[in-house]
Amino acid sequence: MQTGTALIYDEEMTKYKLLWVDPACKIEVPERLTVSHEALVKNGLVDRCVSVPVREATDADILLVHSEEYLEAVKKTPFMTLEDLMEFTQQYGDVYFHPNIYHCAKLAAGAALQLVDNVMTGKVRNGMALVRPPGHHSMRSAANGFCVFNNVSIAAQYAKQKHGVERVLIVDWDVHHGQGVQYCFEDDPSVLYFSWHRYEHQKFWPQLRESDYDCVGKAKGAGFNINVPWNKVGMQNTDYLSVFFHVLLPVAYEFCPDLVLVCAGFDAAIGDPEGEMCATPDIFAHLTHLLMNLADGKVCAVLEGGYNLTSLAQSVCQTFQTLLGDPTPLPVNLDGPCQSALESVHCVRSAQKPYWSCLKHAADLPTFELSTKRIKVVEEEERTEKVEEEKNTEEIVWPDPPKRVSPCVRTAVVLPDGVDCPDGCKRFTDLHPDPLLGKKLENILKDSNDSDALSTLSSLTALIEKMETNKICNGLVLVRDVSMAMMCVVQHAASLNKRALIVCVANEAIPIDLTDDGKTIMVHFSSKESEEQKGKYYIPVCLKKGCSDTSGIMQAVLGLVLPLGYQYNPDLVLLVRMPDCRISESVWQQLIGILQGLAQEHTLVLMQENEKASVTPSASTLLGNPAPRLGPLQGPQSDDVEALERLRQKLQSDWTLLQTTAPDSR
Ligand SMILES: NCCCNCCCCCS
Ligand SMILES: [Zn+2]
Repeated sequence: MQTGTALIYDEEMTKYKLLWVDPACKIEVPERLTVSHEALVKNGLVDRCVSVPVREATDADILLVHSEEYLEAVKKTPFMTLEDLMEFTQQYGDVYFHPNIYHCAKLAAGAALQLVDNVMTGKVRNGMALVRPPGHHSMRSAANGFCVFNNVSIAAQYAKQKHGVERVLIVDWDVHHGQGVQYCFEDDPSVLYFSWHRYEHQKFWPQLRESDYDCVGKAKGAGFNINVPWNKVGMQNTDYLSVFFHVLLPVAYEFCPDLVLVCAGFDAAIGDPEGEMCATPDIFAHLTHLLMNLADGKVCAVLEGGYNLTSLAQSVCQTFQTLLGDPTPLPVNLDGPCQSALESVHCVRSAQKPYWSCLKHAADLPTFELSTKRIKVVEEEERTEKVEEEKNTEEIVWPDPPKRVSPCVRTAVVLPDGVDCPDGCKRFTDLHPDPLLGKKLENILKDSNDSDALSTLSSLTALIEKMETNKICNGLVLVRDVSMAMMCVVQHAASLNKRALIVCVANEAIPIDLTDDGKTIMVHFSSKESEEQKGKYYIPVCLKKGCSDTSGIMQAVLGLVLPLGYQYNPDLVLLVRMPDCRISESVWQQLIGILQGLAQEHTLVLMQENEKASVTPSASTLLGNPAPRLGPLQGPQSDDVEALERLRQKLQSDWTLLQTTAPDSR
């Protein structure tokens, strides 16, 4: 299994800067790269990465996206006088040239290509290139927004041409709309471009009508361009996650890319003068994690924006730590998305509805949107270029991101004799069994002197304690009686006063009574509608075709289990596979991989001892290897979707991150 995270950085790219006064460009400084790299060094992350050298993009590489006349024009800039450079710069917007910027722009694009080469040839699993000038605003024949060559667009074309990649997903989490990328691929169904961006109803730079949610791509590319406008500033972690759960991830899994490229701009983080958002740097640990089970883990991030040197450095470190496989930090105190974010999610989902089967049941455009569409056209004439006022975002403070320590044992296993311990795992037995355990579990144990049941259960409870004290990251346990073991875990977690999220895949009802204290939440996948109500912390997800229904499970995992799980914020995730369920191995692995974003990756997988064939694949994902791709997903069954929507309607007043539509409050 491929491992290794590439870091691509060269200090040569710090050797250009603004040589004259221009308030619009003064934030794009060389220190952006130096503080990022220094933070990686300070946190010991450089040594953990595979350092890959930059290279200059060739003319042929650059001409994959840009015109010859543009390239020829830029080629002249190294020999220009200061006056010539200023005059040359005038023809473009919000960008500056410098005698060395052409060289650096070739290195920035070449760095992205080096990253693609190393990931596609399997030298590394994933990686990030720290580059400047950024790229996502530059267009075929124009520099723009600090960008000279469109690094990520060139990388996407290069991946298709040189490595035969058929489907590329570009995730642009930068706070600006990468219009250059949109223009490059808007009629290309092999490249799915997703961007969120500060928009404020077209009042924010670059003030383009085509950045709005209804610009979905053209001709064959219709549906392969996704714009999520932020119409207010101050968006928080929960708003970003809401868009991943309810827009990006369902579509990304349906698209099933061979490669994921990230326009990794960190001006979407708190403190940035451009974005003026409130999402904290640790959010990028989660955004990165949520992409890492796509494309067999082939994720290439390329730096775009990020202008607050403190949040930029922290965000870069958070991203690298996740690429390296470190446990994600706890997603604390997530309330629901704000009204404006909810409206954007609602509008995007309805605009994309005709193109994606995972959205075919999405709500139609809210009525207020239909009426205001005309009003906005009227405002167009009134729109005036807002005067550049100094943003005093330098004073904004936020807590340091939490330490993310990898436990010395990543995956512990409790297996019956005769079942080999998978490579990389550590067999676990309880060295100090609790003599009173039989007593404590008598309500669960049918036969309290069943010694090997007792020894398995004592290993199980001891394993949970090792996870809670962060000595072990996650675990895999095979037992004879899965239901009994599950109840033992529930009882033990509650006795430790730990919150447990249980995701149980089965094919019929399971004998469990959840306490109503909210200590435990259970999501139960099955093929039968469970008649009796088992309290608000028991959530039955009914799939007509049962757990063999890949798209049904994925629809529920992405749109219900993830938002619920992130908002519940458990200390432990218990993944239970009942003997008779017919879940496919790769879906099971996706479930394990995706849910590791919760509880600092303290995931406990519980299966029946005859599931020997599933030990290695389950352990592989617990060890941090990407779950296998599921292939392009078909649409889920309509009645399953309707059942899921009824469930969402019922739960979303308690779990507001489940919302996907804005109440028609206008
Ligand atoms: N307040 C300065 C206006 C800057 N406008 C261009 C921003 C380009 C960002 C590239 S990520
Ligand atoms: Zn930006």
